[in-house]
Amino acid sequence: MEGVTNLIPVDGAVYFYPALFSPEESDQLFSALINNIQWKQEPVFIMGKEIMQPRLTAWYGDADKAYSYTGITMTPHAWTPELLMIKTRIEQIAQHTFTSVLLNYYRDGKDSMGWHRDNEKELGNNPVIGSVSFGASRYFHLKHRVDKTLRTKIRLTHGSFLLMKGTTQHHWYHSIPKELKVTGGRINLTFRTII
Ligand SMILES: O=C(O)CCC(=O)C(=O)O
Ligand SMILES: [Fe+2]
Repeated sequence: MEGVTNLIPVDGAVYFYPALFSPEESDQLFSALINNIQWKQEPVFIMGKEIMQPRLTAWYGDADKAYSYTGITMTPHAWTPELLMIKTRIEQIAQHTFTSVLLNYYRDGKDSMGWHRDNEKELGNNPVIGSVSFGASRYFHLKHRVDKTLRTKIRLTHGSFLLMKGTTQHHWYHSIPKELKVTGGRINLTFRTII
């Protein structure tokens, strides 16, 4: 990512690469992922109440890297050829090896993801998170945990790559808010390394 600007002013590093995949490749990958990924709508427990997540998700990755999430241990599905191709491409840019990917499918602008940090302890202290997007563009918001004046947003476009590293997950929250004007679907893949 030499020569690419850090999108956050302090406490971490976020780099954006707008066209890691060509429009043609991105169209193909979007369709392949819609059809071949084992999408599910999972429940989460919020204040003792079961609610469905406002998007579909799936976990893929190395078989020996299970992931626990809100008390449930999830075994990943095995890598598919498309996922391995995407992983190889981003590993060259990030100069980092990933073990796992969380896929999110936002069916339209009513689907979303709330403020959070990717700070699960199996990701280690300063995780490298590689995020690839296909389909409808959506805003990715970042806000500093302490300094409320520090906020930014970036439009994650078809075929783009966002890389978060360093101390970002200690100090910055991120989210995908609803955008009711968006009618198309979007797929995001966040590649991670489970230690
Ligand atoms: O959809 C996105 O761009 C963000 C996904 C995300 O933050 C996550 O999976 O942890
Ligand atoms: Fe995240």
